[in-house]
Amino acid sequence: MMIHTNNYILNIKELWDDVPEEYLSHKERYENAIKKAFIVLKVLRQLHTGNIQITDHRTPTNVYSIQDGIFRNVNPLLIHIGLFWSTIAAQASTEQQAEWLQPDSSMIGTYVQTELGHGSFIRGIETTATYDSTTDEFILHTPRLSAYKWWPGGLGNTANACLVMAQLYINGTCHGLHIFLAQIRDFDTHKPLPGIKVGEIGPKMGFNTADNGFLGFDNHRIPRTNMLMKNVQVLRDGTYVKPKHDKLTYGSMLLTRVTLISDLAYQLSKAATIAVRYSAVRRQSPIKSNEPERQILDFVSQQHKLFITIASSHVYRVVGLWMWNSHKRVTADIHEGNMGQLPELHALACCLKAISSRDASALVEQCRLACGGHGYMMASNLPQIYAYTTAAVTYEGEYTVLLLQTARYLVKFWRLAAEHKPLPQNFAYFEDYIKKNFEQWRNSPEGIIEGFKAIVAGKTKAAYDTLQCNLRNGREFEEAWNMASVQLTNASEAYARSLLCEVFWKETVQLSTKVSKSLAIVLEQLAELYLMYWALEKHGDLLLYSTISRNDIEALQSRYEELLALIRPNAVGLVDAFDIRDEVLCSTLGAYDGRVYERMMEEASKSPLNEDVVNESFHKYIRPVTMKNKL
Ligand SMILES: CCCCCCCC/C=C\CCC/C=C/C(=O)SCCNC(=O)CCNC(=O)[C@H](O)C(C)(C)COP(=O)(O)OP(=O)(O)OC[C@H]1O[C@@H](n2cnc3c(N)ncnc32)[C@H](O)[C@@H]1OP(=O)(O)O
Ligand SMILES: Cc1cc2nc3c(=O)[nH]c(=O)nc-3n(C[C@H](O)[C@H](O)[C@H](O)COP(=O)(O)OP(=O)(O)OC[C@H]3O[C@@H](n4cnc5c(N)ncnc54)[C@H](O)[C@@H]3O)c2cc1C
Repeated sequence: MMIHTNNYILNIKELWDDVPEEYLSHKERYENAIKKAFIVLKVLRQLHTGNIQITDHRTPTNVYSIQDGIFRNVNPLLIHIGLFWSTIAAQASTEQQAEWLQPDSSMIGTYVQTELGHGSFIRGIETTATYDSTTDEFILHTPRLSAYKWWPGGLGNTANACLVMAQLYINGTCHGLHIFLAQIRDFDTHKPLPGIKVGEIGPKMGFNTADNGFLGFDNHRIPRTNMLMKNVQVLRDGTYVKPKHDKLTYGSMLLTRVTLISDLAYQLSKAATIAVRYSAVRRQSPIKSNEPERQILDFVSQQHKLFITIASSHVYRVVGLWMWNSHKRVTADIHEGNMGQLPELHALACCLKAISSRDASALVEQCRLACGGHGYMMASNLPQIYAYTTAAVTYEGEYTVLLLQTARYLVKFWRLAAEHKPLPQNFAYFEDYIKKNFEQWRNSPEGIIEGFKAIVAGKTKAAYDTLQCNLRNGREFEEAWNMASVQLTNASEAYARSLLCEVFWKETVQLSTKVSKSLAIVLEQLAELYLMYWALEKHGDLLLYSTISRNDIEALQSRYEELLALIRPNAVGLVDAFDIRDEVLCSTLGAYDGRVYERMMEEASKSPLNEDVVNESFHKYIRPVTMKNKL
């Protein structure tokens, strides 16, 4: 059947709420979301099997992104779709994939790694998988409370299977973390299997439609063949066949970190659309006292808050795609047995995931603030976008922890530079910095990119020197590292920013040659604005590490303000170009027709507190007091 998927989904009545979900209880929210999740899953399966086909060229992203409107929060099957299947596809052997990746599979799965006691430091995970060669099984066990799995999305009530990360033991030897497929609930009754203790962890700041859960195993047995065996194997006699690289097991985290960059770009474009459209509708204060009130988008300080959000959304879209392509390339190499590019990909994914999530949540909050009091309404959808976005700073590798991973990579190259050993081309600037080959400052995008590289070099040097000093003072390496960790994370952050600026600028210049002249001008303005914004934010660092002068900074400021004025006439067009439907934006402030106040009043009328003219609490609590006082 040929269908237009967007319209098809939009016309499925059960997917769209009459009562806004904020008014539902914790339990009702889940039940409402899971009903919708299985309708969406059915559509995805029909798409997969070809029973329905796409007539809309943008649909693959739309099926995913339209979910934001359907759930307003998050699809409880997100981890099933996004992590469970993709991990099997990436880490299971061909035979396992043939068995498990059936489109009509009964398995609803999740990715179970984090424990009550350990999230970031996964080597500390305590769940064990002990091989029993007499029965050809692994015994999954939770030795103590801190080893209980905690957090996985969909685990609380929905999943009947999971991929669990556990320490592998064979004949008393620990071989570290491995991934196992475990059934946890009966496929028919959905009751937890014997030896499984599973439940939901309770309300959170966001993600309240995803039933995040806990899980404990009491000597739960699974077949040996349920260990994911593409890269590593345990043979029938208990022989352990090592992987080609001991971090291949962490591949799902790497892939999700890469994917997240694009997802965050999308969240940013939603927030920008709401705040810019609202700012075009909202009038507050005249600029000159004898004039009518102006659109708040005309205030330059408002443009400063919002245009960087538009630009950042483009940055993360471009860089997300760039990383996606790198991931594809490196995965193909790994397939051929070449692990050489994996450390670089990991280092890039870590710092870019960290900075994209931090930027996105800060900018979404900035958009909310830019909408004044109305941005604080749930009906603006900005609080929900914030709650969703800020979670990404923590999950899939916590911010600081990931920056410290990238710092290991930077320090390695600084050590090479300090020892005058050959460096790869992309770190040649470390050598220039050491030799004081400083370029004369140029107030241009290219100049700013060079300036950011000088900051990376300067901050890596400072962190490295502190590390060396701590070592000379007799500290052990790990302790010396911890003492230098503030400087190390600063170096990583600078590295991420320099990559963002360089990739975005180069890709924009290239893209500009392929589009109309008028579009190219706007795209370059946005890219330049992004670079100028961050040069001004980091002008202190530029003064410390590059050859910029006070006059240069003043010139940058003028150019930045000029760019705000140049972008202003296109601001609404730029967010319209994100092409996000009203049903997905779910915002009284950001709808395409600009009927902000009418929509706010319509939404308010849905409040259960407006159902009765006089609420019964008046008779119970208020009247007895107020009437008594009257007497
Ligand atoms: C349709 C798809 C839609 C998807 C859309 C996405 C939206 C998703 C929305 C919501 C989903 C929420 C789901 C959340 C899920 C989770 O949170 S799952 C749990 C995630 N947990 C983590 O990320 C834990 C973070 N910790 C770690 O990753 C590790 O502990 C560590 C910090 C990396 C350290 O590991 P370890 O202690 O084992 O490492 P060390 O011994 O210190 O060695 C470090 C060296 O290993 C190299 N390394 C580390 N990781 C990797 C890797 N992944 N690949 C390659 N190399 C790696 C590292 O570079 C060090 O190398 P060096 O020694 O040479 O320096
Ligand atoms: C919404 C949401 C969904 C999630 N979904 C899943 C899921 O589906 N599956 C799953 O397995 N997990 C999931 N998680 C768990 C998530 O992966 C962890 O919360 C995350 O990895 C951080 O670990 P933690 O909570 O133990 O934080 P901690 O590691 O305890 O961090 C606390 C603080 O300690 C600091 N810290 C920790 N280690 C270091 C260090 N070495 N150096 C410096 N500072 C350090 C951190 O910077 C942070 O400030 C989810 C979490 C959230 C919030």
